[in-house]
Amino acid sequence: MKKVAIIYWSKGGNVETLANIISDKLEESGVEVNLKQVSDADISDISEADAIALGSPAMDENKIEQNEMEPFIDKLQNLNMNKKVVLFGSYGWGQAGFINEWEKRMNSYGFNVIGKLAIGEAPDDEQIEALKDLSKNLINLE
Ligand SMILES: Cc1cc2nc3c(=O)[nH]c(=O)nc-3n(C[C@H](O)[C@H](O)[C@H](O)COP(=O)(O)O)c2cc1C
Repeated sequence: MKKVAIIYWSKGGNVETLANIISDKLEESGVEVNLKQVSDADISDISEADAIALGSPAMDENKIEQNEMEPFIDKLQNLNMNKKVVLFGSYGWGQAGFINEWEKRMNSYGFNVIGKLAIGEAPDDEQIEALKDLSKNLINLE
């Protein structure tokens, strides 16, 4: 069975909603999901997974969350894990730029970012479908 780790940071619940949508979609497709807040996660969650999804809001002047998500992502440097990654996030007044920066960074760490989606606050129906499509790409389902 394929295993996907979904690691996220969320305070207000918007990113958590996105994480749960991805988790539900993968589970209904028969994938083993390891869903964790980043404060409970460590590198083994990443190394044990076949593919990963990472989620953060835009915080601190349009960056990924800086106190917990940033140090976790920093630890992924130099691991050279060529795993498929989906990035997802939510922003308030900024734009989706933080996720483009995050994508460049993950690719420079050797990961293979196959999709990303940043949503203004909470998702609408169309964005929920787009997120489900991204999730399927993580495990190559039809
Ligand atoms: C302390 C704080 C800082 C924030 N900084 C930004 C920011 O720099 N740019 C932005 O677009 N949104 C910013 N936001 C808005 C959040 O990205 C947005 O509300 C997001 O949906 C929060 O995700 P969550 O509900 O999962 O915590 C900030 C929100 C908070 C509470």
